[in-house]
Amino acid sequence: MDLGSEKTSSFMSDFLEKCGGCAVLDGGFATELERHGADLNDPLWSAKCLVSSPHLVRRVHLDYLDAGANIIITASYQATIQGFEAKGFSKEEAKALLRKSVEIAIEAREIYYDKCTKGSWEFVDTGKPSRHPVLVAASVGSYGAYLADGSEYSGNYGDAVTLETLKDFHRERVQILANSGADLIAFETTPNKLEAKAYAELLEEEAIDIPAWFTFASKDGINVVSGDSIFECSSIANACKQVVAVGINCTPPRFIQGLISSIRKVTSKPIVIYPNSGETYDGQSKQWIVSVLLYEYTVLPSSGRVDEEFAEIVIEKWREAGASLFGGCCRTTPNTIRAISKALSNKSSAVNYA
Ligand SMILES: C[S+](C)CC[C@H](N)C(=O)O
Ligand SMILES: N[C@@H](CCS)C(=O)O
Ligand SMILES: [Zn+2]
Repeated sequence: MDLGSEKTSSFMSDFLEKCGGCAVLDGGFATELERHGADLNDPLWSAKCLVSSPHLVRRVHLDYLDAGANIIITASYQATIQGFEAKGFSKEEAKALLRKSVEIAIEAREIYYDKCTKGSWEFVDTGKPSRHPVLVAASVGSYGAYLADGSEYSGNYGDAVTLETLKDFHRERVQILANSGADLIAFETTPNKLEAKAYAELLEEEAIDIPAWFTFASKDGINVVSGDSIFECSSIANACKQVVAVGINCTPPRFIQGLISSIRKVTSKPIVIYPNSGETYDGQSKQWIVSVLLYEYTVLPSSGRVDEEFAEIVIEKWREAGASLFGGCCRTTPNTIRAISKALSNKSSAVNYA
């Protein structure tokens, strides 16, 4: 497929139109595998399940599709050739595992479509704007994710890690995922502008012909986690012709509104938002910690804040601020996604019948 710049620029707007204006992403993937009993205390984190429990990977994709997701993100966040080789896999096996992450997501989409066709799903015959279309986004986690110590939340790689180091690190993985059948590449939890630049240059140098989005993580609502400016990071994404959406993921919900406003200042591309639950990750113990002070801002079921209430409040604000793709990251669940999907449906029927 030759992805001319015109086609790239309309890819996401065409998709959003098919979805009725806004799209629903899935929620936390690795943390959902954990909720189902997977032990991710491993340098491969969620990618371990591509080897040990592919059926669970498919099950979590299906749960998010059932919850209303229009975009599912593959289990390749921490799947790298280097990481698999370190575990004793051959290079060919490592590449096959990367492809497998996309194959499982595509398989889940087929099962879901099949179920929709056979079942009595309301949206099949209503003639209303359908939320039916589903894209498979191939996840690319940062170099910091591969380090497996939570470095994607610091973005401090040290002076020895240069632009070339990062491009070389990601090059083959990106090529494989781009040719795997995925609809787009999700460069996620990007911690600094060096890595954003590496992604942009790689997409260009390798003439990657599927679209991509860049999402950044922040821990103060002002800058990305490394301290680099969100304006500079979003500008790098904005200038890259393959990038069809720019946004934020794995960041506490309380920071999202301000970050959307900042991103909107430097791009007119669609803004994609998928916050985590508001808890903080401890990379050493691989545990999530909730600060008592921030308790009321989380979406944890134990906070007493139901997902529906959260979704109704935030989706309205985040839409007003300019975002159009919404989902969840670590420790959000299919219930969060169901609530987001419902909140968006309520909004679009309110507009349709106004
Ligand atoms: C987004 S973080 C929770 C991913 C896990 C991290 N790279 C680790 O391996 O500990
Ligand atoms: N897509 C990844 C992002 C981790 S920050 C996941 O949900 O596990
Ligand atoms: Zn996350």
